[in-house]
Amino acid sequence: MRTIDSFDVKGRRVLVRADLNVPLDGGTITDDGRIRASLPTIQNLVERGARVVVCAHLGRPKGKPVPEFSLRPVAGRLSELLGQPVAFAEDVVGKSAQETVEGLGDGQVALLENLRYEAGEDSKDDAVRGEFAGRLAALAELYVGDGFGAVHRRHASVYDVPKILPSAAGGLVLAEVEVLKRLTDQPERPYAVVLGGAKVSDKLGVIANLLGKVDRLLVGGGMAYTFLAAQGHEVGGSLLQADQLDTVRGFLEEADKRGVELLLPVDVLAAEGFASDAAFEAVDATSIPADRQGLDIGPRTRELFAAKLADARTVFWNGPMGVFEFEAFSGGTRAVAEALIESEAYTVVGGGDSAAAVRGLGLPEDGFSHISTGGGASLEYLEGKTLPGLAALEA
Ligand SMILES: Nc1ncnc2c1ncn2[C@@H]1O[C@H](COP(=O)(O)OP(=O)(O)O)[C@@H](O)[C@H]1O
Ligand SMILES: O=C(OP(=O)(O)O)[C@H](O)COP(=O)(O)O
Repeated sequence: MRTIDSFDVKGRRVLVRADLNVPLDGGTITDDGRIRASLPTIQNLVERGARVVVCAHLGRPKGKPVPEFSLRPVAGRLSELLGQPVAFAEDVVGKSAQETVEGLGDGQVALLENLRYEAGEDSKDDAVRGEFAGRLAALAELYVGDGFGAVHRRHASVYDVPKILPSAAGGLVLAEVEVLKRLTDQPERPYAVVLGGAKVSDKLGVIANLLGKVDRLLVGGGMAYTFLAAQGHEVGGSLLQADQLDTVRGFLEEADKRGVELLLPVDVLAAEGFASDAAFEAVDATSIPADRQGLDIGPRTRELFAAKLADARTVFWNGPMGVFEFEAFSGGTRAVAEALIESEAYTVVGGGDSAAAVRGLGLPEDGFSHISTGGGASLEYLEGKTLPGLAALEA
């Protein structure tokens, strides 16, 4: 992949696709890890006199402006971290964006509003996406792909714009790929992958291919309940992908055939509601009351998972084991994190919320071999898939 050093950027408008999808509580950024990870590329371009136009998504506003998903708070934090103003455009490719970009001097930085306010960004229709990509590309002369967490998305800003403008990979993307290569090129075994989180439909898709690569697959978090339901158990109001039960049964059979240890929770914290102060109790995973929902793995599962990670030589973990944002349901995530910190394996944790959880729980970041900014992106890379945002930079 071409690097940004191969561009003469002085005085030129450079569009940087970053992943600034940070967790927010109201308008407050609760973890700025992805903003910090994006700094080196932006700083490099600033120092070399580029006019830097940063674009990114936040959440999933589905093609229209939704105020709670505005990138404005991110512009403020980016400005603090860079130590210079960041001009914020109120729209993505409209009048405000055009004026903001035109107003940039050499070494100055702008951030466009949330790309996903525009339906063209993630449209499945190539023509619709292409039209939007053309308008985005028109704001700049060069493109830098540095949003590693979004490189698995065939979106306009990730996949189509680099076909229009001269393009390069940013330092974050290059560094992330370097680490993940170590996991795909002959990982030391036993190789374990831990999956959790809430993006169940997205991440169930990676399991079929991972079963051919790993020795152990530990499933917790919101992912686990579709498996438990597939085995015929009641999961109450827990997160469930009801249309995937047959697929998941197929995974269970496939794991068995291949000799992959697929581990599910044996107990869960079953809560009366989705709230930080909801009453809860630890119950067997096979007997979740119909009026309860599983918000964390239980104590016996924590021990089981820790034991299965203790002698692994390579571990990739994506997705919290529970709703770690609520203290009462953060214990499972903490237990897995601590097991990885104690282990001597090559350990990679990936994903916006997983990385935020590690930091938010006060755990040492240097206890892991690598903390990746991408969850879904890393998983799809580990599957061996061609990622649209990387392929576009290679072309
Ligand atoms: N049992 C559960 N029920 C509902 N949500 C859950 C559960 N376990 C984890 N989560 C949620 O999953 C979210 C993170 O999922 P995801 O976005 O897939 O992870 P990442 O950003 O690390 O890739 C967190 O907000 C967490 O609260
Ligand atoms: O948060 C992200 O992915 P992750 O939760 O898998 O780490 C990325 O910003 C991609 O977001 P998306 O899953 O809404 O496309």
